[in-house]
Amino acid sequence: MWYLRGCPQGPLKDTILTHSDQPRPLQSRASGPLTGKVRVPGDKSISHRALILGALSVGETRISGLLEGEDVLNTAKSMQALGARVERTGDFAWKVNGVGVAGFAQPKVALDFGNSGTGCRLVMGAVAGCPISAVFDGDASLRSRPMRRILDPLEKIGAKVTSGSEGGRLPLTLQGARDPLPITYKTPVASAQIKSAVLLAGLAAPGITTVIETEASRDHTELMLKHFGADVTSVQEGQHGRRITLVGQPELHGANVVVPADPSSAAFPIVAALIVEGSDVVLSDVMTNPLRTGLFTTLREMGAFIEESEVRGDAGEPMARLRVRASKLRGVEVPPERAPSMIDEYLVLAVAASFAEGTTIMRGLQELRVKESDRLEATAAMLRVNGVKVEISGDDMIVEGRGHVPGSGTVATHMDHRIAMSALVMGCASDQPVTVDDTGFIATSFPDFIPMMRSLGAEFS
Ligand SMILES: O=C(O)C1=C[C@@H](OP(=O)(O)O)[C@@H](O)[C@H](O)C1
Ligand SMILES: C=C(OP(=O)(O)O)C(=O)O
Repeated sequence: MWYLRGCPQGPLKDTILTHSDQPRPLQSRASGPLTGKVRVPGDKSISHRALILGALSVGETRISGLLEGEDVLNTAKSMQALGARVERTGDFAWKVNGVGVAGFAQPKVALDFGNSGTGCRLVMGAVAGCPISAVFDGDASLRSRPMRRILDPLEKIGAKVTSGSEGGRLPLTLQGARDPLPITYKTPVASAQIKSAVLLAGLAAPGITTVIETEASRDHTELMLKHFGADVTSVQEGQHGRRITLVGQPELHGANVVVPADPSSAAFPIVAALIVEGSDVVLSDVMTNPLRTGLFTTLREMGAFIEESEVRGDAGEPMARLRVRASKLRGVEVPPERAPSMIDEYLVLAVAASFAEGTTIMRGLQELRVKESDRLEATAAMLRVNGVKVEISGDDMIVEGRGHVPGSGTVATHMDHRIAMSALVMGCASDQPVTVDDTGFIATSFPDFIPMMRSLGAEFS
């Protein structure tokens, strides 16, 4: 496993990531109230996209507030391997000098995305429109995740998988299209990664590339493409869906990107503040794009005090200051159509549901099975081992909240950062401490999670 050892300034070097195979267990125990003001790291989805679009642009892109987590650093390294110049200019400040649409060079090394589905799948899209071939690889978790969902539309555009493992899994070699075709593609599942891969490949195709989704997924790629100068339109399709069209072969121009704080990371201190008695926590600059805020909607329905102020926006992405106070929560039913707007947050929602009074039913969670781990099973196991009654019925998860959690369990993280952080949040308020077998993967998305939670008063040992 790779973990961060601090990012030096200057051109990106291989030494940024250091190898360690030692699991790092940690125990979390009930503390006094959590209080204070924090800014969680930059949004992971926007950070990946800023690097990729910067690399596909002509001229210079300046990014501030980039998430310096392993997933994003692997994307930065891949952009460098594909010919862009990527440089760290200060804390969370990065500069990219791009090669232009379809301008990627043949990489001399395999592109290793570590634990990151987003980095791998979006870069596959970007490579699919270039006449080069690249080897894509990742860690054991990423090697187990489905890639056919990305390769199918990319093959329609003209890319070829020239070698790969069974079922289109990593490692694989992707040969980009010499003459990429514009396609119309209906995504088989609500997935911003599939949509984004098609749009990034479509940049190189002459004519109009269209993506139709029956349930809207996060729209950061569309918003950022516009910010870099592409002609993208998005209209409603059916009750919950969207039809996105992109005019191919634009000249993208380097742009400035301010990365707001990641709502998926904010979810952890937010739930911790809600369940630890007497807590009062403020989070600044949290991105509040409505396609990402299903958790906040759900927690408010459960009775959570989450107050928004200082609402503002940058490049189409809204953000706000959130004040969260400890709240008495009650069980609710979460409808399946809300899933895309909170797909990474169900794990920590299940923790909140365990501390609520009454039953919480979360419906339509099939996509959780193909994340860093099988998150349906891993979440249920995390709750069970800590004395919470939970049931999986088809694609639904049903949690029996009893207002408190016994704790004392050891949680298996399965190479999944969000399992590790959710379990540590659970231990912040459980009757007995909760142990996590390996916290190392937290560095993929929230490298400072442990010190930041400690700064609010959480007790980890
Ligand atoms: O596009 C993105 O940045 C992401 C999309 C989601 O995945 P899917 O597209 O597979 O739903 C999400 O789970 C992931 O953490 C980030
Ligand atoms: C699913 C996630 O990321 P990715 O798909 O990029 O690995 C996540 O961060 O929860």
